[in-house]
Amino acid sequence: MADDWQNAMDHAVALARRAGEVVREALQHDRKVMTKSCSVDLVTQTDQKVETLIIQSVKEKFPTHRFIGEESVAAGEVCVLTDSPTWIIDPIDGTTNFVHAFPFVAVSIGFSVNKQMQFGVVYSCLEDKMYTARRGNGAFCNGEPLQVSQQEDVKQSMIATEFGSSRDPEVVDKIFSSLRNILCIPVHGVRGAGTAAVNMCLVASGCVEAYYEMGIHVWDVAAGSLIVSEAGGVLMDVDGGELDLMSRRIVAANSRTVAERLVIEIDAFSPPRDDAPPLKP
Ligand SMILES: O=P(O)(O)O[C@H]1[C@H](O)[C@@H](O)[C@H](O)[C@@H](O)[C@@H]1O
Ligand SMILES: [Mg+2]
Ligand SMILES: [Mg+2]
Repeated sequence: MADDWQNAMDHAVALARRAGEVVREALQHDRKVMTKSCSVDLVTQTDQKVETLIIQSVKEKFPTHRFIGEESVAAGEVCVLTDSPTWIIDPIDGTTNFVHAFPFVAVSIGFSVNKQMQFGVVYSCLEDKMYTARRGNGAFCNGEPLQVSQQEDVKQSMIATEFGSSRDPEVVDKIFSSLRNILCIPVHGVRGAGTAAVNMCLVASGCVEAYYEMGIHVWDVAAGSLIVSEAGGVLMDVDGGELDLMSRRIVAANSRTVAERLVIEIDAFSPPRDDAPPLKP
């Protein structure tokens, strides 16, 4: 079975590269912007085109595999992680960046078996950085091994986070109170690339000590979670418990020490789970 997963990973890398070409080409033209859950939750035809391209190609090669894809879920597909081999796809992570030509846009492809990530591929396509990780085999960027930062003093740390796409004032208050608490530890700085997947690759690369966010989805972080852990990092829930990929909350850090220190300062909230049954009309 191990070779099957390697074949699948090689295919994921090739597809991410092809998807990146589509994204770069689309940036040369006007981008028609549509919205999903609210006026700042953006989607474009390129998000949909890239997801279709990836899913169709995987279906031809691995007909028994299952999918969780951001735009398929938006179109009504269920979002349930089973034990079956499952491709977890964010065709464009950083759609708002893409719309504004802000230069961090990623294609994220994770692959899970028995609810455990087997490989993760994040292609930061405007930087031409291909991040990859296979369970037990380390994490790489363009073939070079990745290692998280060794800095365990949070006061000497840089932290990544995002504001997300909720504009519910209660949610925004929690995001700002967490940010305030963390800034005032004090940490060296707080940054955000505008894509969860790239933020996680920055943790894996040792450029920031940690990334946390509430409100993300499984497709934002599935691939990145393996890239972080294979680079020597740790993952946990924002309450310090075990990471649950469907919970829409994550802390990814270089060390347990930094992660646990951040958790004390995070004003946690629980968005509806990715696998929650749809609300009845
Ligand atoms: O661009 P997306 O695939 O929609 O992912 C975004 C997410 O929507 C947003 O809420 C997060 O703050 C970003 O970090 C994601 O990458
Ligand atoms: Mg995303
Ligand atoms: Mg997306």
